Amino acid sequence: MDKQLLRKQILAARSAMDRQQVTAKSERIIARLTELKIYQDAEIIMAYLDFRNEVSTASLVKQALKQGKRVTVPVVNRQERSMTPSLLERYPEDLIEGAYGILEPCQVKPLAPEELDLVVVPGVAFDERGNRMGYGGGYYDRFLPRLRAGAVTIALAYELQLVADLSPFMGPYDQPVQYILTEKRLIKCK
Ligand SMILES: Nc1nc2c(c(=O)[nH]1)N(C=O)[C@@H](CNc1ccc(C(=O)N[C@@H](CCC(=O)O)C(=O)O)cc1)CN2
Ligand SMILES: Nc1ncnc2c1ncn2[C@@H]1O[C@H](COP(=O)(O)OP(=O)(O)OP(=O)(O)O)[C@@H](O)[C@H]1O
Repeated sequence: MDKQLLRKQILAARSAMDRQQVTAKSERIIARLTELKIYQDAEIIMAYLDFRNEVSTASLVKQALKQGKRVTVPVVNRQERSMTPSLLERYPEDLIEGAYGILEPCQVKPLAPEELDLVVVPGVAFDERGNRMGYGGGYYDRFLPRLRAGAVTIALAYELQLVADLSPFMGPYDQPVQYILTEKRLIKCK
């Protein structure tokens, strides 16, 4: 099977979930995330803002803000294919629709990638080694190498997004994640 076909199949399975399933699984995933020491220890996090049936991060962002963590979300530069972590102070008041229809802060308040303690990563497909396939923009592949060495990366995914082995599809730029959290389990990669 080729990469495009695999991406299409996983996206079809994810799209087939209804709102109730998305909400129920997402709530379980976020509840588990907030119990993890890597979350509790993190003072500055970057969370994606979900679109298209991704694991919903709404309750994560709300809780983190309430707990006094600094929350940043990606602001995309389509020309450069780059992302900037931008401080989000009020959810959802401070958000507007940005590139690809994904919500972004209406006013960009950039933080340096080195300041982040925890990065919550989206994706289309993963394997247990932490290999990740996204939408093909290479945004996280360009971004993750800019984190400081002590930063932690955790992907949120439904169990249906896990595949046996993505390594045949991985290239020189592809960045693995350290953890994958699903509605069933926490995977510590490599
Ligand atoms: N919630 C969320 N935010 C994110 C990401 C993500 O995966 N999820 N990204 C993670 O990287 C970046 C956005 N990456 C994206 C890359 C491509 C497409 C997209 O719509 N691609 C077209 C097909 C290709 C094309 O037109 O060039 C498509 O899927 O229809 C969307 C988002 C930054 N923010
Ligand atoms: N650091 C980089 N410098 C230059 N090109 C890069 C870099 N990282 C990735 N790319 C290129 O960008 C494209 C990304 O493709 P790939 O399918 O790996 O993205 P993806 O991981 O699925 O997407 P995303 O990270 O946006 O979710 C590839 O053509 C890759 O060669």
